Amino acid sequence: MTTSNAPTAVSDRSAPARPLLEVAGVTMRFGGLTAVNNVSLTVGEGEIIGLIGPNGAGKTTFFNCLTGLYVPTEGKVAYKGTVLPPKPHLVTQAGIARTFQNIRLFANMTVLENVLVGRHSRTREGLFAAILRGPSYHRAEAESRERAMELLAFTGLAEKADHLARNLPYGEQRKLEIARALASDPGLLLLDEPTAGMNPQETRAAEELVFAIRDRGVSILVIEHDMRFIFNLCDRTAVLVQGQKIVEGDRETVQNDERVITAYLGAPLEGAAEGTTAAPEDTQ
Ligand SMILES: Nc1ncnc2c1ncn2[C@@H]1O[C@H](COP(=O)(O)OP(=O)(O)OP(=O)(O)O)[C@@H](O)[C@H]1O
Repeated sequence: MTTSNAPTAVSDRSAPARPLLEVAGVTMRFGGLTAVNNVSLTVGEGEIIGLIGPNGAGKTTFFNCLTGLYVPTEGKVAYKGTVLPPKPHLVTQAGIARTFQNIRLFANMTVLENVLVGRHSRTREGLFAAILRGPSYHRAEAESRERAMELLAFTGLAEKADHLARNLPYGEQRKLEIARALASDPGLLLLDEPTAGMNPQETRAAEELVFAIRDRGVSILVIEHDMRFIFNLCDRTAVLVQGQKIVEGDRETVQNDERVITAYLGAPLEGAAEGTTAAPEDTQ
Protein backbone atom coordinates (compact mmCIF):
# COMPACT_ATOMS: atom_id res chain seq x y z
CA MET A 1 0.00 0.00 0.00
CA THR A 2 1.29 3.44 -0.88
CA THR A 3 1.31 6.23 1.64
CA SER A 4 1.65 9.07 -0.86
CA ASN A 5 -1.21 10.96 -2.49
CA ALA A 6 -0.02 9.94 -5.93
CA PRO A 7 -2.58 8.05 -8.01
CA THR A 8 -2.14 4.31 -8.01
CA ALA A 9 -3.60 1.27 -9.70
CA VAL A 10 -6.48 -0.16 -7.71
CA SER A 11 -5.33 -3.79 -7.55
CA ASP A 12 -5.06 -3.62 -3.76
CA ARG A 13 -8.78 -3.00 -3.29
CA SER A 14 -10.28 -5.77 -1.22
CA ALA A 15 -13.68 -6.16 -2.97
CA PRO A 16 -13.61 -7.62 -6.49
CA ALA A 17 -14.82 -5.14 -9.11
CA ARG A 18 -18.30 -5.72 -10.56
CA PRO A 19 -18.01 -6.83 -14.19
CA LEU A 20 -18.69 -4.10 -16.73
CA LEU A 21 -17.36 -5.59 -19.95
CA GLU A 22 -17.50 -9.37 -20.40
CA VAL A 23 -15.87 -10.82 -23.48
CA ALA A 24 -16.41 -14.54 -23.97
CA GLY A 25 -14.50 -16.62 -26.50
CA VAL A 26 -14.10 -13.98 -29.20
CA THR A 27 -12.51 -15.23 -32.40
CA MET A 28 -11.93 -13.17 -35.54
CA ARG A 29 -10.83 -14.83 -38.75
CA PHE A 30 -9.85 -13.10 -41.98
CA GLY A 31 -9.92 -15.89 -44.58
CA GLY A 32 -7.26 -18.33 -43.42
CA LEU A 33 -5.81 -16.00 -40.79
CA THR A 34 -7.06 -16.21 -37.21
CA ALA A 35 -6.25 -12.72 -35.92
CA VAL A 36 -8.01 -13.21 -32.57
CA ASN A 37 -8.38 -16.72 -31.22
CA ASN A 38 -10.93 -17.54 -28.51
CA VAL A 39 -10.13 -14.57 -26.27
CA SER A 40 -12.09 -13.95 -23.08
CA LEU A 41 -11.59 -10.91 -20.87
CA THR A 42 -13.46 -9.07 -18.16
CA VAL A 43 -13.14 -5.41 -17.22
CA GLY A 44 -14.67 -4.51 -13.88
CA GLU A 45 -16.08 -1.20 -12.71
CA GLY A 46 -13.29 1.20 -11.79
CA GLU A 47 -10.55 -0.96 -13.30
CA ILE A 48 -7.74 -0.07 -15.66
CA ILE A 49 -6.84 -3.14 -17.70
CA GLY A 50 -3.89 -3.37 -20.08
CA LEU A 51 -3.64 -5.27 -23.34
CA ILE A 52 -0.15 -5.87 -24.66
CA GLY A 53 1.47 -8.04 -27.28
CA PRO A 54 3.94 -7.91 -30.16
CA ASN A 55 3.07 -6.24 -33.48
CA GLY A 56 0.33 -8.09 -35.30
CA ALA A 57 -0.77 -9.96 -32.15
CA GLY A 58 -4.43 -9.03 -32.75
CA LYS A 59 -4.88 -6.21 -30.22
CA THR A 60 -6.54 -3.68 -32.51
CA THR A 61 -8.61 -6.41 -34.15
CA PHE A 62 -9.83 -7.35 -30.67
CA PHE A 63 -10.81 -3.70 -30.01
CA ASN A 64 -12.62 -3.64 -33.36
CA CYS A 65 -14.59 -6.72 -32.27
CA LEU A 66 -15.59 -4.98 -29.03
CA THR A 67 -16.72 -1.78 -30.71
CA GLY A 68 -18.77 -3.26 -33.54
CA LEU A 69 -16.35 -2.38 -36.34
CA TYR A 70 -15.90 -6.11 -36.90
CA VAL A 71 -18.48 -8.82 -36.35
CA PRO A 72 -16.56 -11.54 -34.51
CA THR A 73 -16.53 -14.93 -36.20
CA GLU A 74 -17.32 -16.45 -32.82
CA GLY A 75 -17.92 -15.27 -29.28
CA LYS A 76 -19.91 -12.69 -27.35
CA VAL A 77 -19.32 -9.22 -26.01
CA ALA A 78 -21.56 -8.05 -23.17
CA TYR A 79 -21.65 -4.66 -21.47
CA LYS A 80 -23.44 -4.31 -18.13
CA GLY A 81 -24.89 -7.77 -18.63
CA THR A 82 -26.37 -7.11 -22.09
CA VAL A 83 -24.91 -8.60 -25.26
CA LEU A 84 -23.81 -5.77 -27.56
CA PRO A 85 -25.01 -5.62 -31.15
CA PRO A 86 -22.03 -5.35 -33.53
CA LYS A 87 -22.83 -1.79 -34.65
CA PRO A 88 -20.45 1.02 -33.65
CA HIS A 89 -23.17 3.63 -32.94
CA LEU A 90 -25.11 1.19 -30.72
CA VAL A 91 -21.94 0.27 -28.85
CA THR A 92 -21.27 3.99 -28.26
CA GLN A 93 -24.85 4.52 -27.10
CA ALA A 94 -24.50 1.57 -24.72
CA GLY A 95 -21.58 3.35 -23.02
CA ILE A 96 -18.31 2.31 -24.68
CA ALA A 97 -16.06 4.91 -26.32
CA ARG A 98 -12.70 4.49 -27.98
CA THR A 99 -9.70 6.23 -29.46
CA PHE A 100 -7.78 4.99 -32.48
CA GLN A 101 -4.15 4.02 -33.00
CA ASN A 102 -4.01 6.43 -35.95
CA ILE A 103 -5.50 9.71 -34.79
CA ARG A 104 -8.90 10.29 -36.41
CA LEU A 105 -9.80 13.93 -35.83
CA PHE A 106 -11.66 16.30 -38.12
CA ALA A 107 -8.53 18.22 -39.04
CA ASN A 108 -10.29 21.32 -40.40
CA MET A 109 -12.73 21.65 -37.52
CA THR A 110 -11.89 23.44 -34.29
CA VAL A 111 -10.93 21.65 -31.13
CA LEU A 112 -14.33 22.47 -29.61
CA GLU A 113 -16.21 21.29 -32.70
CA ASN A 114 -14.38 17.96 -32.57
CA VAL A 115 -15.59 17.40 -29.01
CA LEU A 116 -19.12 18.46 -29.98
CA VAL A 117 -19.11 15.76 -32.67
CA GLY A 118 -18.33 13.23 -29.94
CA ARG A 119 -21.24 14.64 -27.93
CA HIS A 120 -23.66 13.90 -30.75
CA SER A 121 -24.59 10.40 -29.53
CA ARG A 122 -25.75 11.88 -26.20
CA THR A 123 -27.91 14.63 -27.73
CA ARG A 124 -31.56 13.64 -27.79
CA GLU A 125 -32.71 16.45 -30.05
CA GLY A 126 -33.87 15.02 -33.38
CA LEU A 127 -33.84 16.32 -36.93
CA PHE A 128 -37.02 18.37 -36.56
CA ALA A 129 -35.76 20.09 -33.44
CA ALA A 130 -32.55 20.93 -35.29
CA ILE A 131 -34.46 22.35 -38.30
CA LEU A 132 -36.95 24.31 -36.20
CA ARG A 133 -34.27 25.44 -33.76
CA GLY A 134 -36.78 25.78 -30.95
CA PRO A 135 -35.98 26.34 -27.25
CA SER A 136 -35.20 22.69 -26.53
CA TYR A 137 -32.67 22.65 -29.38
CA HIS A 138 -30.92 25.78 -28.07
CA ARG A 139 -30.93 24.41 -24.52
CA ALA A 140 -29.41 21.10 -25.65
CA GLU A 141 -26.81 22.93 -27.73
CA ALA A 142 -25.81 25.15 -24.80
CA GLU A 143 -25.52 22.10 -22.53
CA SER A 144 -23.37 20.30 -25.10
CA ARG A 145 -21.03 23.29 -25.42
CA GLU A 146 -20.75 23.56 -21.65
CA ARG A 147 -19.95 19.86 -21.31
CA ALA A 148 -17.46 20.04 -24.20
CA MET A 149 -15.69 23.02 -22.61
CA GLU A 150 -15.57 21.19 -19.29
CA LEU A 151 -13.91 18.21 -21.01
CA LEU A 152 -11.42 20.51 -22.74
CA ALA A 153 -10.56 22.01 -19.36
CA PHE A 154 -10.21 18.49 -17.91
CA THR A 155 -7.80 17.46 -20.68
CA GLY A 156 -5.89 20.77 -20.58
CA LEU A 157 -7.08 22.02 -23.96
CA ALA A 158 -9.55 24.76 -22.98
CA GLU A 159 -7.31 27.55 -24.24
CA LYS A 160 -7.11 25.88 -27.64
CA ALA A 161 -10.88 25.48 -28.06
CA ASP A 162 -10.94 27.72 -31.15
CA HIS A 163 -7.81 26.34 -32.79
CA LEU A 164 -8.08 24.05 -35.78
CA ALA A 165 -7.42 20.45 -34.75
CA ARG A 166 -4.73 20.11 -37.42
CA ASN A 167 -2.68 22.90 -35.82
CA LEU A 168 -2.36 21.14 -32.45
CA PRO A 169 0.94 19.45 -31.59
CA TYR A 170 0.78 15.68 -31.78
CA GLY A 171 0.47 15.06 -28.02
CA GLU A 172 -2.48 17.46 -27.81
CA GLN A 173 -4.19 15.81 -30.76
CA ARG A 174 -4.10 12.56 -28.78
CA LYS A 175 -5.61 14.37 -25.78
CA LEU A 176 -8.31 15.80 -28.03
CA GLU A 177 -9.18 12.30 -29.20
CA ILE A 178 -9.65 11.34 -25.56
CA ALA A 179 -11.79 14.44 -24.87
CA ARG A 180 -13.95 13.61 -27.87
CA ALA A 181 -14.35 10.00 -26.71
CA LEU A 182 -15.34 11.20 -23.23
CA ALA A 183 -17.98 13.47 -24.73
CA SER A 184 -20.30 10.49 -25.20
CA ASP A 185 -20.23 10.01 -21.38
CA PRO A 186 -18.91 6.44 -21.55
CA GLY A 187 -18.68 3.97 -18.70
CA LEU A 188 -15.78 2.25 -20.46
CA LEU A 189 -13.04 3.87 -22.51
CA LEU A 190 -10.88 1.86 -24.91
CA LEU A 191 -7.54 3.50 -25.64
CA ASP A 192 -5.50 2.19 -28.57
CA GLU A 193 -1.85 3.18 -28.05
CA PRO A 194 -2.59 6.56 -26.39
CA THR A 195 1.11 7.43 -25.99
CA ALA A 196 2.27 6.51 -29.49
CA GLY A 197 4.59 9.29 -30.70
CA MET A 198 4.68 11.06 -27.33
CA ASN A 199 7.87 12.15 -25.60
CA PRO A 200 8.51 10.84 -22.04
CA GLN A 201 7.05 14.00 -20.44
CA GLU A 202 3.85 13.75 -22.47
CA THR A 203 3.64 10.05 -21.62
CA ARG A 204 3.80 10.77 -17.87
CA ALA A 205 1.08 13.41 -18.32
CA ALA A 206 -1.01 10.83 -20.20
CA GLU A 207 -0.66 8.47 -17.23
CA GLU A 208 -2.06 11.16 -14.92
CA LEU A 209 -4.90 11.76 -17.34
CA VAL A 210 -5.82 8.05 -17.44
CA PHE A 211 -5.89 7.92 -13.64
CA ALA A 212 -8.03 11.06 -13.55
CA ILE A 213 -10.48 9.51 -16.03
CA ARG A 214 -10.70 6.37 -13.89
CA ASP A 215 -11.32 8.58 -10.84
CA ARG A 216 -14.35 10.02 -12.67
CA GLY A 217 -15.85 6.54 -12.70
CA VAL A 218 -14.83 5.47 -16.21
CA SER A 219 -13.21 2.05 -16.56
CA ILE A 220 -10.37 1.73 -19.04
CA LEU A 221 -8.99 -0.93 -21.36
CA VAL A 222 -5.72 0.22 -22.88
CA ILE A 223 -3.44 -1.13 -25.61
CA GLU A 224 0.14 0.09 -25.27
CA HIS A 225 3.65 -0.86 -26.24
CA ASP A 226 5.20 1.25 -23.47
CA MET A 227 5.60 -1.31 -20.67
CA ARG A 228 6.36 1.27 -18.02
CA PHE A 229 3.12 3.07 -18.84
CA ILE A 230 1.17 -0.20 -18.71
CA PHE A 231 2.63 -1.45 -15.46
CA ASN A 232 2.33 1.94 -13.76
CA LEU A 233 -1.33 2.14 -14.62
CA CYS A 234 -2.99 -1.20 -14.84
CA ASP A 235 -4.69 -3.37 -12.26
CA ARG A 236 -4.27 -6.35 -14.57
CA THR A 237 -2.65 -6.85 -17.94
CA ALA A 238 -3.55 -9.42 -20.59
CA VAL A 239 -0.97 -10.54 -23.13
CA LEU A 240 -1.98 -11.44 -26.68
CA VAL A 241 0.42 -13.40 -28.85
CA GLN A 242 -0.58 -14.53 -32.33
CA GLY A 243 -4.21 -13.94 -31.50
CA GLN A 244 -4.25 -15.92 -28.27
CA LYS A 245 -4.37 -14.61 -24.72
CA ILE A 246 -1.41 -16.38 -23.17
CA VAL A 247 -1.50 -14.83 -19.71
CA GLU A 248 -3.37 -12.24 -17.64
CA GLY A 249 -2.44 -10.88 -14.26
CA ASP A 250 -0.52 -8.27 -12.30
CA ARG A 251 2.90 -6.92 -13.24
CA GLU A 252 4.86 -9.74 -11.59
CA THR A 253 2.75 -12.47 -13.15
CA VAL A 254 3.15 -11.01 -16.62
CA GLN A 255 6.82 -10.08 -16.38
CA ASN A 256 7.85 -13.45 -15.01
CA ASP A 257 5.84 -15.55 -17.44
CA GLU A 258 8.20 -17.57 -19.63
CA ARG A 259 5.79 -17.48 -22.58
CA VAL A 260 5.70 -13.70 -22.50
CA ILE A 261 9.48 -13.49 -22.39
CA THR A 262 9.74 -15.96 -25.27
CA ALA A 263 7.15 -14.09 -27.33
CA TYR A 264 8.97 -10.79 -26.94
CA LEU A 265 12.32 -12.33 -27.77
CA GLY A 266 10.94 -13.49 -31.10
CA ALA A 267 10.90 -17.27 -30.70
CA PRO A 268 7.85 -19.03 -32.12
CA LEU A 269 5.02 -19.75 -29.68
CA GLU A 270 4.43 -23.46 -29.38
CA GLY A 271 1.10 -24.49 -30.86
CA ALA A 272 0.26 -21.00 -32.18
CA ALA A 273 -0.80 -20.28 -35.76
CA GLU A 274 1.93 -19.65 -38.30
CA GLY A 275 2.37 -16.43 -40.20
CA THR A 276 3.13 -13.86 -37.48
CA THR A 277 6.29 -13.31 -35.51
CA ALA A 278 7.02 -11.37 -32.37
CA ALA A 279 9.02 -8.16 -32.71
CA PRO A 280 11.95 -7.66 -30.32
CA GLU A 281 11.56 -3.85 -30.43
CA ASP A 282 8.26 -4.19 -28.56
CA THR A 283 10.16 -4.78 -25.35
CA GLN A 284 10.91 -1.03 -25.25
N1 LIG B 1 -9.20 -6.20 -42.05
C1 LIG B 1 -8.25 -7.13 -42.03
N2 LIG B 1 -8.15 -8.04 -43.04
C2 LIG B 1 -7.20 -8.99 -43.02
N3 LIG B 1 -6.28 -9.13 -42.07
C3 LIG B 1 -6.31 -8.25 -41.05
C4 LIG B 1 -7.29 -7.21 -40.98
N4 LIG B 1 -7.08 -6.49 -39.83
C5 LIG B 1 -6.03 -7.06 -39.23
N5 LIG B 1 -5.56 -8.11 -39.96
C6 LIG B 1 -4.45 -8.97 -39.60
O1 LIG B 1 -4.70 -9.46 -38.29
C7 LIG B 1 -3.48 -9.59 -37.56
C8 LIG B 1 -3.61 -8.79 -36.28
O2 LIG B 1 -3.53 -7.39 -36.58
P1 LIG B 1 -3.78 -6.26 -35.51
O3 LIG B 1 -3.66 -4.94 -36.20
O4 LIG B 1 -5.02 -6.54 -34.79
O5 LIG B 1 -2.55 -6.48 -34.54
P2 LIG B 1 -2.01 -5.53 -33.37
O6 LIG B 1 -1.68 -6.43 -32.23
O7 LIG B 1 -2.97 -4.43 -33.12
O8 LIG B 1 -0.68 -4.97 -34.01
P3 LIG B 1 0.09 -3.56 -33.78
O9 LIG B 1 0.67 -3.60 -32.41
O10 LIG B 1 1.13 -3.58 -34.84
O11 LIG B 1 -0.92 -2.48 -33.98
C9 LIG B 1 -2.37 -9.09 -38.48
O12 LIG B 1 -1.78 -10.23 -39.11
C10 LIG B 1 -3.11 -8.24 -39.49
O13 LIG B 1 -2.43 -8.20 -40.73
